Amino acid sequence: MSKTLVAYFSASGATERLANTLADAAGGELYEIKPASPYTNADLNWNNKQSRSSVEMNDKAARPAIAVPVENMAQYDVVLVGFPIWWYEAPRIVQTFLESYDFSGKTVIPFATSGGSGMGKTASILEKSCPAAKVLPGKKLSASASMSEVSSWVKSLGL
Ligand SMILES: Cc1cc2nc3c(=O)[nH]c(=O)nc-3n(C[C@H](O)[C@H](O)[C@H](O)COP(=O)(O)O)c2cc1C
Repeated sequence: MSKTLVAYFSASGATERLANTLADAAGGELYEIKPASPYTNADLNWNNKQSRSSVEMNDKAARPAIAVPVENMAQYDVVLVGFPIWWYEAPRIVQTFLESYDFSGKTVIPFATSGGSGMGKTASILEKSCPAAKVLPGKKLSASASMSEVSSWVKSLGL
C-alpha cells in the first residue's frame, strides 16, 4: 500500500476545498503549504504590477518561505500537490515546497483550481524543482468538484 500526502497552497480557500475532497478520495493525509508571510488581498492583486504576487511571478527565482515543514516526508510514496493557477502556472511557493525535500522514488501529481486556465506548462516547470520524482501531468479541477468526480480521477491515476 502506498502512502499519500495531499499538500496544498490556497490563498483564498478554493484549492483548500478541493484538497479536502481529494484527501478523502485518495485516503491521503493533508498538509497545508502555509506561507511564512500570508498573502493579503493587496498581495493578490494581479492588476498591479508591483503587488507581491506579480513581483514573485515575474521572478523565476523567487522562493517565498514556508511557515511549517512536513513531518517526516520520507514516509510518503505519492505526493499530490495542489495550488491556484497564477499567471498560467503554479505560485512560486510550490517550487519552494518541492525544493525542500528529497523526492527520490516518489510520484508527484499536481492539481489546481483556476479562473479558467488549464494546467498549461505547470507540470514541466515543477518537474525542474523535484528532478528525482516521477511527475505526472496532473489536472485542473473545480473547487467544488464532487467526490465521485475526484474519486474517478484518483482511480485513473492507478496509484
Ligand atoms: C495573482 C493571481 C493570478 C491568477 N492567475 C490566473 C490565471 O492565469 N488563470 C486563471 O484561470 N486564474 C488565475 N487566477 C485565479 C485563481 O487561479 C483562482 O481564483 C483559484 O481558484 C484561487 O484558488 P485559492 O482560493 O485556493 O487561492 C489568479 C489569481 C491570482 C490571485
